Order: sequence, then structure tokens, then C-alpha cells
Amino acid sequence: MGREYSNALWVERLQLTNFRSYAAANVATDAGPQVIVGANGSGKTNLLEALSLLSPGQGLRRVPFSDLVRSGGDGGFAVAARAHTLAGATDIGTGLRATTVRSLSGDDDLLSSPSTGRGQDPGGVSDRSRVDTPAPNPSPQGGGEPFGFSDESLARNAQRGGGRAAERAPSERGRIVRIDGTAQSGSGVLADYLEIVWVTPAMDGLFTGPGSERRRFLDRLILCFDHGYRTIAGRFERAMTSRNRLLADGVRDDSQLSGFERVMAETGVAVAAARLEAVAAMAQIVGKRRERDPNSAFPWSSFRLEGSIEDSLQRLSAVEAEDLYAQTLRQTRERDRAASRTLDGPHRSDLIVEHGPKGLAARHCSTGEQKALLLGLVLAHAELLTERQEGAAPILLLDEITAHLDADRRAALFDEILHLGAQAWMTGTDKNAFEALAGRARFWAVQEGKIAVSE
Ligand SMILES: Nc1ncnc2c1ncn2[C@@H]1O[C@H](COP(=O)(O)OP(=O)(O)OP(=O)(O)O)[C@@H](O)[C@H]1O
Repeated sequence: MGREYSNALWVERLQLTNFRSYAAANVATDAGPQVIVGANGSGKTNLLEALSLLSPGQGLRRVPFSDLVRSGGDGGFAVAARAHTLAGATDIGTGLRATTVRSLSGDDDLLSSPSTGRGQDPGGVSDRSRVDTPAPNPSPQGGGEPFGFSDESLARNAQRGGGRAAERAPSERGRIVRIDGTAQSGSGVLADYLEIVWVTPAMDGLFTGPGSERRRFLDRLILCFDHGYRTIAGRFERAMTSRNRLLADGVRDDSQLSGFERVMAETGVAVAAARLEAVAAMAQIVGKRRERDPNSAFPWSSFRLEGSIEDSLQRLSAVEAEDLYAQTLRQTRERDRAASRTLDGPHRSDLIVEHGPKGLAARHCSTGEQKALLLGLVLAHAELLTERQEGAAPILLLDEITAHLDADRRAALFDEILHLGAQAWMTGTDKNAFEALAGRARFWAVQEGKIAVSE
């Protein structure tokens, strides 16, 4: 695809129909920072969640799509945007048809049930290419949520004989994605248009919680500069699901198992290599930021990947690492069968982060320090992308961002965002916390599922 890097990435218009608390909303704005203020439960996070659906995957809350449908609506929802993307100005639409949601709540095989065409037009941007049935068998890059390698749930699916369902990405089943009115086979294609990174209160425990959260965080950062990454990660997950299913079914036939293990070895090493490359690029930009501002409000961090494949890639060629991983998988079949999951692989790696100036593991830092570290990583990543893409800063979704940040850190954050030229969507309950942005951002007031410009 021919890309134009001349503009930052930004959403010019966002229209919501029957999305969570919004019956209908229309936001037309500029490329600068956006501040959304409202009471608890007014719909601020819902708006960010809608924006997050303009990138691949399940969105920032990672809930099944049927949860996004407004209760009391017609049973479907639509998110439509006019955005300035890596491919120029583009209409992006996504959603679920009313009929799709009804069939999701039953036992119907959604993917073969034809839609009657009722319900709103997901995407709502154009009707040039109506889709009456969701895409059969979503493409690898469109399916599921490979980020974070949810091995536990895959193992569960495998045990239930639900591998096929896992391939179909139940959470996104029935999702329709349109680019300039043309139906797409999955949400993976959105990576070619917008790069969106978010920080939410749920990520406050990123450094103390399970490794899967850190993998998911890292994987989303990688997706921004390696658009094929999701496809590879998805292939790994599907091969692992198939192996787990064979093990659960008591299969001991080497030819069946080794076929999937070979795919796991190839894609698993590719995933680990992409992560190592991303971590090295991040370390470089963090180093640059440290030199530029050693006393930054967002302290520099050191980080490394901990994982068996990552380790072997430090001393072996990619081909040797693949052979070693394939051999490990072959030797650990009985152990994995007993554990009902695959215990070795990139789905078990971890990102270890340390507070640079303090030389302290991030998990031992205070809540505010952890937030500052996380923001430091996100800002470094945004700077890296901006550098690589001639000014195309990613869109930032920063939910409840002023919580845990003192006035100096808030001011520093706003300055960085303005310097990056990123369209950052920030939410908060207190407008005063964004005082330093007065005249430099657009302010919105949200109330009971309605949004309006605020003076
Ligand atoms: N599917 C749905 N249909 C209708 N309303 C919904 C749906 N899902 C969530 N809501 C409503 O959306 C509201 C929550 O919105 P949101 O999470 O965006 O609030 P918020 O402004 O971010 O609040 P806080 O400041 O507490 O984080 C709740 O009132 C909830 O009942």
C-alpha cells in the first residue's frame, strides 16, 4: 500500500450508534489533544473504547462484541470514523448487525446464518459494499486476540474440543469492518491505517500483575511498527491450540503432533525475534530520551525479555532456535498433556521492567512511580513511531490519566503530547486537572451518554 507519512494520525469525525451508553453521538474535531470530562459513569471510557475499535483486536476493555451493544437499542451497534491514516484520509467503520447479535446469544452457527439485512449499517459510512453475512473463517490477521497469548483459555478451549471456535475468535464473531465502504475479512487490516495505544486504570497493575498483561502490552506496541506481527502471533496460537487439542484427545501419533510443533517453532521464533527487535529499538529511544532529559517526570526504564526462545536467540541462529524449540515440544508432550497446556514457548515470556534512576524492579515502585514508568514507555514508543514514520504519531487513548500524577507530571505529560503532535484523547472527572492545556486542547463534556464541546 502506498503510504503518506505527511500527517499525524488522527480522527476527524467519530459517529456512534447504539454503542454502550450512546444511542447516537457525533464528534467532529481537530488533530490536537482532546480532553473529555464527565462524572463517573457518564460514558468517557466508552468513548475511548469506541476509538480503540479502529485498531485490530477487541478494543481496550477486551470484552465480547455483544457486550458493546447498547441495552435498549435495536441489538446492533456501529462505530464510524473519518480518519487521517497511514493511507491518507479514510472512512473506517466497524460494528455488529442487530441480527448477528441475536444469533450470537443463541446456539446458531453464526458464520453460516444469513443476515436479513435488518439493523443499522455497521460503519455507517457508506453503502457501497453491503455485507449480508459476516466473513466466513476470518483471516489469520483478523481473528482473535493473539496479544498476550492467552494460553490458559486456549488450553480450556482445546479440552472442550473448542479449537475451531478459538480459530474463529468468538469475542469478535460477527464483527464487520469496512474501509471506505468496502467490507474486510477481519480487523487485522486496521493496523495498516491507524496506530492506537492506550493507557487505562486497568493497567495500573501492569508491573505487578500476570505476565500475560505485559506480553499483551508489548505485543500492541510491536504491532504499530510490525503490521504482520499479529498474523504470525495468530498462527502460533492456532498451531498451539491444535497441539493442545491433540494432546487432550490422547493422540500420540508423531506425524500429527510434529506438524503443528513445526509451525509453532517457526512462528514462535519469529514472534520472539520481533519482540527482541522491538525491545532493542525501545531501549535505544529510551536512551536518547534519557540523554535529552535525565530528570524527566517520566523516568527512564531498563527492560529485558525473559523467555526460553528469547534466550536461545541470544546464542543461536533463528534456524537453530527453531530446531531446539521443536525438539523441546517433542520431548515435553507427556508433561504438557498432563498439564493440559503447552508450558514452553513465547506465550510464557515476560517483559521485565526496572525503574532506571532507582535501579529498582518496577513492581516494587509506588503506584505513581509505576504510572510514570508506564507513561515513559508509551511516550518513548510514540516518539519512536513518529521518528520512523516521518511525523505520524500514534493516537493515544489515556483514560483517567491525571489520577496518580502530580501537577508537575501532568504538565510534563501535556508538553510531551503537544511536542509529539499526537492526537491524545484524555479523560478525567475534574476539568481543573487539565488546566495547563487550556487553549491548547479541545474540551468535551460527557453526560449520560451525550457528548458536547465544552467551553
Ligand atoms: N451495553 C451497554 N448499554 C447501555 N449502557 C451501558 C452499556 N455498557 C455500559 N453502559 C453504561 O455506561 C456507563 C459507563 O460508562 P463509562 O465506563 O464510559 O463511564 P466513565 O465516564 O468512564 O466512568 P468512570 O469515571 O467511573 O470511569 C455506565 O452507566 C453503564 O451502565
